[in-house]
Amino acid sequence: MLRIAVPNKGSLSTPAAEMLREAGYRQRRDTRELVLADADNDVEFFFLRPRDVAVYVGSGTVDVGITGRDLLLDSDAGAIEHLPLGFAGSTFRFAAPAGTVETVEQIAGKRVASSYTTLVRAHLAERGVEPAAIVHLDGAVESSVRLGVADVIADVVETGTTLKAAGLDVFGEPILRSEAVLIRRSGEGVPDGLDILTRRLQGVITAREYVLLDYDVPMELLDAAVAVTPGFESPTVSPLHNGQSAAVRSMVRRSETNQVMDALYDVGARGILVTLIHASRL
Ligand SMILES: Nc1ncnc2c1ncn2[C@@H]1O[C@H](COP(=O)(O)OP(=O)(O)OP(=O)(O)O)[C@@H](O)[C@H]1O
Ligand SMILES: O=P(O)(O)OC[C@H]1O[C@H](OP(=O)(O)OP(=O)(O)O)[C@H](O)[C@@H]1O
Ligand SMILES: [Mg+2]
Repeated sequence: MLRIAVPNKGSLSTPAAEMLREAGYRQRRDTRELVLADADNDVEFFFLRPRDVAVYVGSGTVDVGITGRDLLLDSDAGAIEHLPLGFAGSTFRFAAPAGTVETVEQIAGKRVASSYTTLVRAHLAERGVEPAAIVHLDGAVESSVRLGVADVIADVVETGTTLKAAGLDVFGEPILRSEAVLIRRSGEGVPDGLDILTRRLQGVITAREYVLLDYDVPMELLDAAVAVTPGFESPTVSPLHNGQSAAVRSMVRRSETNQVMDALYDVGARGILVTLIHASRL
């Protein structure tokens, strides 16, 4: 039975449970449940703090887990990224009051607050920058400058709303780009059952990222239309009964749907229809 660690709280917990449910797994009904066996799918879920997931996976007490790339890198656990999951995207960045600190080099001699101190220490050491102190805080890091325990922060930024409210501006390049990831123990063979979990999650990711596009196009314009929608391997082309046109079906990136439909229309395709994909195995 594959043992899977899943965040029990925080930003990752609801979207992780949704993805697993879409992938056909049972999920808990009560947020206080700590363990859930899904015998039909031969897996067992352990609901753990997101920061602890990498620790359990690294120690081998669970086989795989869902966490954030930033949390994995901050953990120093013996675990590696197996599959990026495409949700909970964020950047991890330095910020300071406008006009005070504008480059990473200027952090030298300053106090940096973060919940990800291992990551920050490694990042600054790589660049040869020596801060006065690295202050570990559990959360609400944005308040630390105003409250006088730090001069600079390093924190998760998604929309930037929290930083703005605290009067802080980002500076320097992002320390990293994070998202939810499936992790497994490093240096070990791949645990039994991970191939099925991976295919199922990949299936959900594809269903979320792509749509199916159907259209009709006169035979003489078929090559031009297919060039717009090359699909993964090659689109399906079926002759229409009138003998003069073809029906084409292809997968298209959801984010590009409207540009592709405009381009197809310009080429001469008509009857362009978009269908959401419910599930997939590629
Ligand atoms: N606003 C956000 N947008 C996207 N991802 C986020 C956001 N806030 C936190 N994360 C991600 O969530 C993970 C952090 O887990 P954590 O449990 O700290 O979430 P949280 O929402 O901060 O929960 P808590 O309420 O316990 O602080 C990291 O991978 C981080 O990148
Ligand atoms: O750029 P934004 O869209 O504003 O999102 C980023 C904020 O979200 C998270 O905070 P959270 O709500 O988890 O609080 P915390 O700092 O106590 O963890 C993160 O730590 C940032 O503070
Ligand atoms: Mg948080």
